[in-house]
Amino acid sequence: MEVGSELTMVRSKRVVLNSRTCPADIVIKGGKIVEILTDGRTSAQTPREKILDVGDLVVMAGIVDSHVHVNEPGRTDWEGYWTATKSAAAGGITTIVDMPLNSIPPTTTLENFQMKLQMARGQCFVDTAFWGGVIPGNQSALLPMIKAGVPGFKCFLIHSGVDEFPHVAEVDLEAAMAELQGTGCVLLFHAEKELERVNPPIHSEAPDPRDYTTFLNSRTDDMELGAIRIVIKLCFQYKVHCHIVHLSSAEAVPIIQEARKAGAPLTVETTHHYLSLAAEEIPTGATHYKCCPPIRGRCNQEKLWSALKAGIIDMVVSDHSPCTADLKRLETGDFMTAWGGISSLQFGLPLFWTAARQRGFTLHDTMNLMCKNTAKLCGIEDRKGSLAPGKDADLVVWNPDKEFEVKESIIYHKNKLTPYLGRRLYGEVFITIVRGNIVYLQGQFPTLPSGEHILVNANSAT
Ligand SMILES: NC(=O)NC(NC(N)=O)C(=O)[O-]
Ligand SMILES: [Zn+2]
Ligand SMILES: [Zn+2]
Repeated sequence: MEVGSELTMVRSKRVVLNSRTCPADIVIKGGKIVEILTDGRTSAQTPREKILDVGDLVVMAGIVDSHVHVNEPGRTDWEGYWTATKSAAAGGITTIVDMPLNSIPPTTTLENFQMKLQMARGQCFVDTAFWGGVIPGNQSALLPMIKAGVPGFKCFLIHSGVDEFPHVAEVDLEAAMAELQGTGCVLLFHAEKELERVNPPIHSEAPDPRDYTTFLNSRTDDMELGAIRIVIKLCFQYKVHCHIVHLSSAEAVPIIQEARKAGAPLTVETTHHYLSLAAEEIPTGATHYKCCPPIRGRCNQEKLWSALKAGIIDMVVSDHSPCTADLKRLETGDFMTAWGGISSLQFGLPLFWTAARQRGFTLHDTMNLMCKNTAKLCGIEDRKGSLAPGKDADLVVWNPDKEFEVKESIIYHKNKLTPYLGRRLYGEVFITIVRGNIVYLQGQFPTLPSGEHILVNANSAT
């Protein structure tokens, strides 16, 4: 079977289905799954030359990473579609959803969105969808962007890190949420807010900016809690689906749980960084670990895992937020002025699995947390996120028991500076298939990017 042509069947002894993991033949036609044959049933009419038999490698729905900052146009040297989607393909990620910021211009108007689409077309190795952005005063741009195909919007309750994407106050959110009512769209929140410090800590001398705790103490749990209380209030008030991105503080879990029990249309994600890294292990000056909200302590991390296990946290994403190496200020190690954002898109699946497998999570849980629930968040669950007839033939073929080392030579995203360099992870990805085509095969990229990977709304790809 020559690589790069559309497959007609993928066979494995370990296919992760909705209810079990078992031997199965996944029959593919026109980029869609047409049937999944289990219990020894076989399909006679499948042309033999395009059958991919992967033995006992695991076949799972392709990962849907709904939190990826591709900074093109405008900051393509931070990350662009070519390198971001190439690293996604190498990581078993078959769909990314691009955040509306750090590109210039940000995705805050219809024309800016259309410019983004133009830049992305022909550069994407995997399917790519796009979030719009809510900033002060752009409420009239929201419905036109929904019509043009964004599944929802992102906003910040604190400075976003880039001036061209200002954060919102409650009055701006009231205007935006009034526009979103009844659209079925989701509003994503970077939920941290500046708090009036009643008695600011008086330091005999300024704390050392190279010391990670200096940064950690500047982004406290109550900054997340304060922001999340606002999200919950507005969520009940407007009955718009609200989604808390990259939850770091486990102190917020009880109020999130209580709001959901009371019927708030509220979902929440955490990221691989908060599940795999802990404040205690971050060396002085190691600013490549800086992200906002910050990576907190081990005890907090264990509480996030418990919330994940309990289904209070719905999904796990990368929040891939790279920049050029100089902005990480490694030469000074100053956490307070370094860029906040971690580069890690390609390694989400092994990062999660390496820690999850020790905590009793199954392959099935992994599919729910990294594929199914993220697909649902961005309104593409009818096409992606699990294996079933009628869905896109988006598959990742991987070995959960194979350990490998994160080496610079295998990193495809622009900024190779990641806290995970040198780390040994379980869960090597071997093959990634998007709509029946092999886009990654053990270090090779057999099919070049194409325009049809642009997903501008749930039921079409241009
Ligand atoms: N402008 C950003 O990329 N910000 C991101 N930065 C992080 N997470 O440190 C984010 O998701 O807030
Ligand atoms: Zn954020
Ligand atoms: Zn982000």
